Amino acid sequence: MGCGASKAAVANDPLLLDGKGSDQKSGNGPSSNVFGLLSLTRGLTADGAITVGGSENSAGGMYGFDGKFGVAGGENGASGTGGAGVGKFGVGGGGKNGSSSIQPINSESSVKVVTVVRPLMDHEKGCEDIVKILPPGKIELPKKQNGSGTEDKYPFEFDRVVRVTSPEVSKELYAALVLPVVERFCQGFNATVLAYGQTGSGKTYTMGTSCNSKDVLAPDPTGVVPRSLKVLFSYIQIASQSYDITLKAQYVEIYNENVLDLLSTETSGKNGTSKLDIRERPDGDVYVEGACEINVKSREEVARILDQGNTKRSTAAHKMNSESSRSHAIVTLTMEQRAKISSAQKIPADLRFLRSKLNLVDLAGSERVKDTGASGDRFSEGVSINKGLMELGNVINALTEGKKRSHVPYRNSKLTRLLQDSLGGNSETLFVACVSPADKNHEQTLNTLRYASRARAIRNNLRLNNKLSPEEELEYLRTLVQQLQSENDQLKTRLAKTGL
Ligand SMILES: Nc1ncnc2c1ncn2[C@@H]1O[C@H](COP(=O)(O)OP(=O)(O)OP(=O)(O)O)[C@@H](O)[C@H]1O
Repeated sequence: MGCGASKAAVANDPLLLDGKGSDQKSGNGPSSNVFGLLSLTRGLTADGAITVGGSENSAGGMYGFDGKFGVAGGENGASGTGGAGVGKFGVGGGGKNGSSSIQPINSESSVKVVTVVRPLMDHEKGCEDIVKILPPGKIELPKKQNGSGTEDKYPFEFDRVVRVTSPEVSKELYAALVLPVVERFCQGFNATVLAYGQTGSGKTYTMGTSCNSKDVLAPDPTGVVPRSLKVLFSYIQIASQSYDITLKAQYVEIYNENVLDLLSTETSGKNGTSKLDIRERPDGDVYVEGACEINVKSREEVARILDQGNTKRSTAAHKMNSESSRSHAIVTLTMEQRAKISSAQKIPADLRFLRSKLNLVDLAGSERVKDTGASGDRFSEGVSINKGLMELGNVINALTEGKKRSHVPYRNSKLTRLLQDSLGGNSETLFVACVSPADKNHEQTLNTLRYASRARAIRNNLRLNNKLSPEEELEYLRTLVQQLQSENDQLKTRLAKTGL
């Protein structure tokens, strides 16, 4: 199969940051502390507002490259993800008094959920905005006039609820919730951001999946994918001082229960894509067999790949969205970080090799097929979309019913199989529930909030992916020994010259 690989260009993204938040106290400035770099991209003020660009106390990070290590803590460090109103903090810990012990994390992590409420759109003119947001993280929907429930409202609580009324708000949302997920990815953990919601509720807008190169490369991009890429390449630029890093991108869609490669240059199949199978590696990692994985070295390269994939993605107009995604789209970035021989001695053995995967998922919208006015192909697409989402719901139910059900039906659909790690597996996962505020969408909004509420009860088992295969380990150690021998020889020669 041909892949649309393009020539590598050297990463040259300006850093996002102004350096204001560097850890001056410990002497670990941004250039010496890669995770500190990530921490600098945000700081929360006491009232919960977010300032992008760093905060006084946000430095730290998992470890620095000057040989001093600090993990999960520090003066104001926190290893958790961003909540509102907790004051300024850094992520990844470390900082002023970093400890000397490294504890790779194998921990339980709950799925985080943010609800994004978009504005009323033109086609909702005359509708009432029925969504009530109560900070922090609470949202209420009224009971429908003719509803049969006994409550007069339906209350929900999430990690955060945001009305995305401007690009500024979406940037804040990104800084508070998406950035911690990207940080996890950089630290060697699997991570997922997944957008769910009714058709036309703003999933593609929030994810930025359909953005073109220009949007991705904008100095201040909006959307989860473009912003993640910006931070990621800033991280890579710094971390490359100590690690050899390879980043690969893959872009697939699940359309009518078929997995299609949006980066394939094949010309057969639907839109020039052939059907692929999902397989599982012995370590439990689920992957798409034969999908193009393209080495990328800059945001420009990823932008080109997204452009290429988006021209193939299945979209179509229907009554509720003029450009509706008819498939689930999954952008997957896989990163391998190997400590450079020159830095290996300064980096704990557990962190010399890191392999991680970031899934950015824009699901097709749940829909009541009659509301979309669909017929023919559009109708069967709608049926298939709803079936995939129903299976996703079944997986979520099974995972949150605890011990009552031991079988989780991941294999009932391609979507759930591919998201096996993200839900109940080895991944830091952010579930983005997108909703419309319009009264006419009451039932769908309620369904989305119920779905999201159940997803929030899922517990994932996060573990650092730092294991080399025995062959890789041997190869690495061989190179290390060679390097040390050569350094030793050089020192001996120098000593001999000085006559000591
Ligand atoms: N926060 C927002 N601010 C302004 N416009 C928005 C916002 N969110 C969504 N929109 C607009 O609403 C429309 C529908 O959004 P979008 O295509 O992202 O929905 P979707 O959930 O991906 O739909 P589908 O499931 O049908 O693909 C688009 O025109 C989009 O530009």
